[in-house]
Amino acid sequence: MDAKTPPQLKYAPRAAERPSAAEAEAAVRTLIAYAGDDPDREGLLETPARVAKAYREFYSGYEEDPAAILDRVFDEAGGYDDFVLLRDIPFHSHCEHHMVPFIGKAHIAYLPNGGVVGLSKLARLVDAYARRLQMQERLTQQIADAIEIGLAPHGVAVLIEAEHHCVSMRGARKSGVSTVTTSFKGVFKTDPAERARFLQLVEGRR
Ligand SMILES: Nc1nc2c(ncn2[C@@H]2O[C@H](COP(=O)(O)OP(=O)(O)OP(=O)(O)O)[C@@H](O)[C@H]2O)c(=O)[nH]1
Ligand SMILES: [Zn+2]
Repeated sequence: MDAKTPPQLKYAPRAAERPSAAEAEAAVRTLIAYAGDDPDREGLLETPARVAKAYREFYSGYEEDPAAILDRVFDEAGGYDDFVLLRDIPFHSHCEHHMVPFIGKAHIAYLPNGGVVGLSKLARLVDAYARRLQMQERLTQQIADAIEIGLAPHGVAVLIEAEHHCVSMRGARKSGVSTVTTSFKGVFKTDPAERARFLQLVEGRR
């Protein structure tokens, strides 16, 4: 990656080359045995192939180009001059430390600078970054950066709340802990009233 590479792509490394499905399945067999079960028993015979296939779905974000998701901007928004907020965008990700799910919701607002983007594209953007090995902080930052670069809006606000299964199922074993991360850019960073209005709209309905 050189200095000209857009920041959102710097945040999106891909493996130079992937192992084959057969190699991935062999690795899953090893993990089944490591868990203490017999990969040759009938109920588990097809599991390595299923897991390898599921991996392509869990980690499909590596196939996505966030810049391409936001490249269609609608210029005709009828003079709309307030922020656009998508609340409660559900996502499933995997923590890069344990490869265990963290599951939650993203709330995204941006103040358009002329053009607006199709609403579904913001939800797709969340998945493009969530369906990778992630940290919640980085996921939050990447979404905000991609919107800032892709739409050049007057401001961006991203709030993510999630439960990390590596904290609930193992390790500390604390269920129901919600981790909240935020990224504010432009007016949401400089204007406390705009930030407060965003937070009120996100929080006020719980
Ligand atoms: N900051 C941050 N930490 C995370 C995230 N997902 C998982 N973690 C934490 O990453 C840390 C990894 O800590 P280590 O001490 O290297 O690993 P560990 O021995 O498995 O840690 P424990 O989970 O405390 O048992 C743990 O504290 C996890 O809770 C995330 O998205 N952001
Ligand atoms: Zn973890």
